[in-house]
Amino acid sequence: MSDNAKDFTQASASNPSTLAEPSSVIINKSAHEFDKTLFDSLLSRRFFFAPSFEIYGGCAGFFDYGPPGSALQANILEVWRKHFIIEEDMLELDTTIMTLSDVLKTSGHVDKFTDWMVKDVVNGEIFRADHLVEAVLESRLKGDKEARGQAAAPPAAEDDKKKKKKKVVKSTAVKMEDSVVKEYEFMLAQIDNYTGAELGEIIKKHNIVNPETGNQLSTPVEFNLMFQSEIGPTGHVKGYLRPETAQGHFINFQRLLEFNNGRVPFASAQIGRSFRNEISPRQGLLRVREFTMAEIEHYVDPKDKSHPRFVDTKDVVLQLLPKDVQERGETTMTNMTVGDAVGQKIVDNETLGYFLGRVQLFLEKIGIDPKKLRCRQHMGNEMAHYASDCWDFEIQSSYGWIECVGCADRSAYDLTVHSNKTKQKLVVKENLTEPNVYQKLDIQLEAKPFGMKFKKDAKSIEAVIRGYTQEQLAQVKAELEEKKETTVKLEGGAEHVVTDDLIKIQEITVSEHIREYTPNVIEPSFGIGRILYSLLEHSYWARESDVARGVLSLPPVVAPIKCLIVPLSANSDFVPLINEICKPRFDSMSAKLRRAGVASRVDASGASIGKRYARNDELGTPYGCTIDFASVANGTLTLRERDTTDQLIGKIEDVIAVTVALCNGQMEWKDACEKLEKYSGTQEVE
Ligand SMILES: Nc1ncnc2c1ncn2[C@@H]1O[C@H](COP(=O)(O)OP(=O)(O)OP(=O)(O)O)[C@@H](O)[C@H]1O
Repeated sequence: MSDNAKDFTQASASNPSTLAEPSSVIINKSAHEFDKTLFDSLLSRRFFFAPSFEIYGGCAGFFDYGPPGSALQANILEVWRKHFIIEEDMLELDTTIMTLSDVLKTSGHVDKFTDWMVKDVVNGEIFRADHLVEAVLESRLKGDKEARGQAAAPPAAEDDKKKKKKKVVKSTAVKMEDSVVKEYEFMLAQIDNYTGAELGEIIKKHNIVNPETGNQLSTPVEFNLMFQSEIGPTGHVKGYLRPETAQGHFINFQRLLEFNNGRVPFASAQIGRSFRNEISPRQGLLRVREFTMAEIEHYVDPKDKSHPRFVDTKDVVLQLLPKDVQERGETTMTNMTVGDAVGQKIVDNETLGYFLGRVQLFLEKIGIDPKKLRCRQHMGNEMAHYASDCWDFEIQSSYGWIECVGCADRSAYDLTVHSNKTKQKLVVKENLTEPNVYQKLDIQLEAKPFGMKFKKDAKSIEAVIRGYTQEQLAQVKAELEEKKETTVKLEGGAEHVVTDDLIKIQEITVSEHIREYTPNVIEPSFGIGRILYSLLEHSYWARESDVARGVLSLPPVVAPIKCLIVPLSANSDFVPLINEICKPRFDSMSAKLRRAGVASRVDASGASIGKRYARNDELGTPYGCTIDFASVANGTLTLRERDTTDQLIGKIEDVIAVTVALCNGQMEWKDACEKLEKYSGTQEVE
């Protein structure tokens, strides 16, 4: 337990009156600076989450969620399901985590899902290349600022997304040339944009070494982030733990399309675990090796990326950081509506814009502070191998700006590669009202002599020829006219000469009544752990009276427990009423709350009432119902609001009704004040 945590426990145990507060206090959530040590201590003490395998010494990059963390995650996911799957009528999936290697080879992950790593050439210590370069450049800039007598920006206010991945490197006050400072700032603004070779050049040019040992570093090499496994006992079938849920959607596309009666646009959605063998996991839940993702794949006609519900999000305001701004080495953000961003072509199309708006609304709904939320466009090299435009929702926390939701236009990449590999059609068929008439080059093979000439290779050669694009066919036609033959290359490298008596390429007129096309895919991809952690930071503050009295102002919709039921004390007068209200009977108050979907918890422990409230403030419980002497005498309950500590009083049934309405978002506290009487006692002091 940290010293701060000890202070907290001792203070509250020895002096409950330190927890007393008059009701109707004016809350000042920024009375204290964010204290990361106290915050971490709260999360650990209340078991929001903890390192996995802790009693075995732990293993970096794995975390277990405790009761409040699990409930918070489940509630975030419930809001996510309602906001996206239910409201937008998406098709939900639950596909396997273990994925056949062929699938991930085809998608490009086996070859390209990599990060660059460098090694200390003496002791073998491994670093993620971009993170290390970033950390060293930042520390040198900080040293330069110190040498110039300019204070470095305080961590939480740092307007620099780069801080997120920083390995802490100590700075030394050394003044640099102005031109070098400019160059460093430029490199930092586009650190995500560098290839491995470019990172290697920066390391050499700027003499970047292992900050701890001063040893030289190797040239960057690629490290694949997937966990490999074998399926079955023979070891012949290879598999990987999926690094994203997306491929499970794509390989089921044809079934999904049929389920949707062959109509596009539509979306599939999936919540599930993903695995990435990160080079250096760090920063708690932000970079882990196993995490929950929630992904949407929205299939759309590439010729028409309008969205029927665009009007619903066009007025949503986003804080944008477009790529051209970053490529100039700047981080200035612009507030703009979705409608304007799409209208000015800053965001590529309506469907992508629509989802940016929906994601913003979702994050605000669960309690993310919109001032600490921005939408950053990917730069050229930074973009995933499949994406044609990509925006990240980044949330600011004490670690800087962290990507929490990626929104990519994956074009037709995935469906095309899976279709090419499996020879299964992953296409939409659209009946045309007017036939589409056009000219195209057509292949005619003389089947019998062709088969006799090429024997066992005939099928493979034909497959290559039939796979040619129109441009390739035009070339083959010209070759046949000029040389009377063409050479066909098979996948393994073997070459075969096909003469013009076996193949003819002719222009024909086609009249199509059905249009076949591969849809494009717009993908919002959510990392639930990163969102959950950022939300906890945004919700945390300490009471003005005592920095150690932490509160999590989680909105009721996601709070792990919505309502605390507490008897004022262990006084025996309360026992019959407690039994009536709290016993697990069908008609008890707690059962009624639970049936109304309000997770409640009874705390009849011997701790003082102030201490029990404080404990639940730390858990983010928004409301408390107290059984006191008035309850015994008049059948009333007092209702406490977590942030203000304001209390209202009313008949038990009325208080239950108000609590349910508050927790289900049908009522706000100001409306509750009109339904119930103001309570003016000082119940928090026993
Ligand atoms: N190692 C991780 N730990 C926790 N969440 C992660 C991790 N990697 C990705 N995510 C989450 O999954 C989402 C979608 O994954 P995506 O592939 O777009 O991330 P990424 O661009 O690889 O992230 P980063 O650049 O931070 O490694 C991210 O927005 C993030 O919220």
